[in-house]
Amino acid sequence: MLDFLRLLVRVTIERFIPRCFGVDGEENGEYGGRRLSFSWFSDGYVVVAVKCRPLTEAERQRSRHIIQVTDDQNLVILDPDLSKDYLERIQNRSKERRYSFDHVFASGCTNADVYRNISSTIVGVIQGLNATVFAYGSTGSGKTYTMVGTRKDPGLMVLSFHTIFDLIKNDESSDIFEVSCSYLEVYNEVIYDLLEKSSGHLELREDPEHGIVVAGLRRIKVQSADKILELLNVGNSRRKTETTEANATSSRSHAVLEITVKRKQKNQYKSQILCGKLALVDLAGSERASETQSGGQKLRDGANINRSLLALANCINALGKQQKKGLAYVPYRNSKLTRILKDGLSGNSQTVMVATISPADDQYHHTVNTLKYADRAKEIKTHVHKNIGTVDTHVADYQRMIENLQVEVCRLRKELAEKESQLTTKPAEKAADDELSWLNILSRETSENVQERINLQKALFELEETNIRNRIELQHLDDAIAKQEAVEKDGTVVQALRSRRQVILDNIRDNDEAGAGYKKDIEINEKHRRQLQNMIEEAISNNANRTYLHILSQYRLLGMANTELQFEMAMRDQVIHNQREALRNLWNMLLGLGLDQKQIMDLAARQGTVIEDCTTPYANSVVTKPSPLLSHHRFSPLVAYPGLNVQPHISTCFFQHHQGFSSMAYLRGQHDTPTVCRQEHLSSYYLLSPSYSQAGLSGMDNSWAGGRPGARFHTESLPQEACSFYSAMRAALCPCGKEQFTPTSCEDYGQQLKESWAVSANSQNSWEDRSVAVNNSRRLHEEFMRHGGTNCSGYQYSSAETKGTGIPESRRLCSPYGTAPRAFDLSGSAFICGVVEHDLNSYHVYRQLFVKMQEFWFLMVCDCMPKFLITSNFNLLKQESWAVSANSQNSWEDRSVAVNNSRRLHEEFMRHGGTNCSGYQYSSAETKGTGIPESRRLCSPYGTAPRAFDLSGS
Ligand SMILES: Nc1ncnc2c1ncn2[C@@H]1O[C@H](COP(=O)(O)OP(=O)(O)OP(=O)(O)O)[C@@H](O)[C@H]1O
Repeated sequence: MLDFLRLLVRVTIERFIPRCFGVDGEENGEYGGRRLSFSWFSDGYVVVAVKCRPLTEAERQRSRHIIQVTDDQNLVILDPDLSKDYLERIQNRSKERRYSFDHVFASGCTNADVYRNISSTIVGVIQGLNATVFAYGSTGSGKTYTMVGTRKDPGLMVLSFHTIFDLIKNDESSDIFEVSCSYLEVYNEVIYDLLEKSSGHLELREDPEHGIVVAGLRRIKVQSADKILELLNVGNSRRKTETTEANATSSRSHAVLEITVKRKQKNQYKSQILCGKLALVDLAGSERASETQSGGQKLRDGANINRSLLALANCINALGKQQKKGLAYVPYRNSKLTRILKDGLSGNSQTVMVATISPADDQYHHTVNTLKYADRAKEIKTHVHKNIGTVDTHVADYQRMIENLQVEVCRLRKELAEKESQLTTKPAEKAADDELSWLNILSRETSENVQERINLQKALFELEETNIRNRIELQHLDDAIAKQEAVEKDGTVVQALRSRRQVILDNIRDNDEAGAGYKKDIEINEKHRRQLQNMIEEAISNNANRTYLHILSQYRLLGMANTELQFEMAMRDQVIHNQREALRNLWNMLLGLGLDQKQIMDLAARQGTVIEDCTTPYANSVVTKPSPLLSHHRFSPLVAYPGLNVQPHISTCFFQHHQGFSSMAYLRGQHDTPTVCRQEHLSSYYLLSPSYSQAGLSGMDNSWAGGRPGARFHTESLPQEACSFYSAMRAALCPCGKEQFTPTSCEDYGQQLKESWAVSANSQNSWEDRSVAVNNSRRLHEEFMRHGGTNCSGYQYSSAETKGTGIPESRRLCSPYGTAPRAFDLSGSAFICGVVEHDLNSYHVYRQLFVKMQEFWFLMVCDCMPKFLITSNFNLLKQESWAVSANSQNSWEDRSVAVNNSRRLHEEFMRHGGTNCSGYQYSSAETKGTGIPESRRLCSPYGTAPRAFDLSGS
């Protein structure tokens, strides 16, 4: 029995002392080395309050109020679309959402109402506790109003420091208080001191004593609330604000007012200092560039604001996930804001998040976004400690250690006495009971230990996987940079690629660091497990009921082992799933290269390699879902883009790939909450894939030049096919339907596409209808080819004669090429049209994703990159259609006789909506007055009044 008690003392000391004194416990990592100690612990959740502002005067004219606060903890956001009928509503197609929070405040509530409910958090500051209050919401939702307020309705900042000074004034102890305050802003990822007239850039430092500090930040001692108010006003006048479409005085920076309260108190050993900190944060609003209608500097601000907010959102996500699923990497380092807020988000702080929302129906998406994050923030746990410093903290620590040990020794002595008395009364039974309960303690400990290790391994696994993908992207980026450097003049894309590369490098470094930390934790965990196992064995060997206890302990240990095995199985499943994905992508790649399944199998057989049937991975990919235990939505790094050059059944794979990518992003946004920023690079990886570049496209060019045009690049069916795939995919991806995005730019592209197609069609007509050779036809042909347009596939002269070329009549273009006129296959431009159409569809998907991802402020990735993609291919189209135009023009301009069906030509031309008619001139000389530059003049013989067409439309 005494052995048992000795063990108990040992376990208690090992477990208890580190927790109290930061010797080797979980607090050590966070606060190790700091001369602060904690004698008061409390684990709590972030308190989330939602505040709805009233409709503004302007909104009242145009918007509907769609927020219903049902009680002080619940609200409903109504579907902004009034046109939905009853059936749609009951079929759950309504966008109405319900949410619950710690506190909900309707439009009629004042800042004082909000403050009344959260003031308990502030009270702790004078007792040495940290507190953070931050307002989070979209632009114009009322963050500044809530934090700063007005004279009539003072905000939370003002109310808080009044409380602090009132509490100090009414304190009855003999303690001495010292209050100081600092006020900073983070603008464009740079920190400025708002209490300095012309503050330079300030840097963040990891201080071993105080954690993250802003070096050089001014901290002013204050004696009254009025003084802080004065400083607040001065600081606010220096804060960067702008007039945007969304808000007349929009804050462009994140502002952090920090009030520190030091309380010197005396106790029997030493002079003790409690140090409480209150951080009051007014964030800048998240916004869409399109909404603020801002450009230049404002746009850059927006991007940086969004970057910080994205980082904040990612931290909230990761922290929420940490609560639900165990450990997860929290990317605090991704922005200055999150590093500053680190303690407030998950560390030593009682935290209140005030989510501000607008009630206007046109703000529905922003409101749902804000509420979604607020909802996630409810899951975040904080660990609050009293911050106690002393004049000589080392001595104080030891004193406190002795005090606590004395208390502990007393308690154990008491327990020992109790146990001894129990032993004397019922020796045999009691011993067995005690041993049993001791074993229970140990097995519970072991179980916790196993769970901890599973979490650590899981986190490590996630990090390693992410870094594999990061490294692959890095490689792709390096390739892309090298390629782009060779062709780009102004270097903007290279610059963008380089900064992306830096982000990836940072991510890799962060992940490696975090991974090393996890590995260390795993070692510690393993050591602890061995200790526990020894204790169990010792306990068993010391007991008379040895066999029974042995079996019992074995049974429990086997239970643990089982859990571990299950986890390992899940890991393996995951790896197998990933490999199958990779295999499937390899198949796609091979098939995309033009080899068919049989050829590949034969090739493999000749090499003596057995490879899995390409149909198997598809089938398996359905079966081998990622394990629910590791419910990540994984994405294999091996991606092929067979593009348009695929057999119909292969395109399934192709689109599956897109779906894989998209659904991942979508699912992540909707259901799962992994660390989003860790994987955001996938989209740029997609865009930068070499097989999707211009070179990739010319590769495809070759394949259709090789005798099978039409079959693969049917002008209309291909885009339609692509469209139908995509629309099906879109439908699957976005339950909210089409109305969620406004693809103005897509429509523009669509219009241009049609236009250039019109030119092609007309060129073709004109050439086809011609019956005389034109002198400069050689130049025409050379020009045509130089523009990389199309292939020549025959030497036929008239439409009838080109029949044998295999080019469908609708796409045949006969040019009078010296004595041997050729038929040009215009499907080249059709092909490019197809590519653009296809890219338009990609763009639609990206827009969809953009809407989804904007919930995560993926502005940079989703707004810029798809445009880059479209633009590059669109340039190709422009070039091609321009080539056609240039040629058309030459041929027409050089003509000297009217062609019979010129009326049809013009009508066709106009029917295709192509271009404007701007004159009634016949020859090139006569069109001079039309204002159309000669290089773009096209004179068509239109009856007796020929016209000049401006081809610049295309
Ligand atoms: N509770 C409220 N009562 C009355 N008016 C309010 C309230 N909340 C906000 N407003 C008004 O709404 C407008 C926008 O508020 P505010 O500037 O606080 O938004 P914000 O979220 O800080 O915006 P940004 O992110 O652009 O800085 C202001 O005109 C403000 O006066």
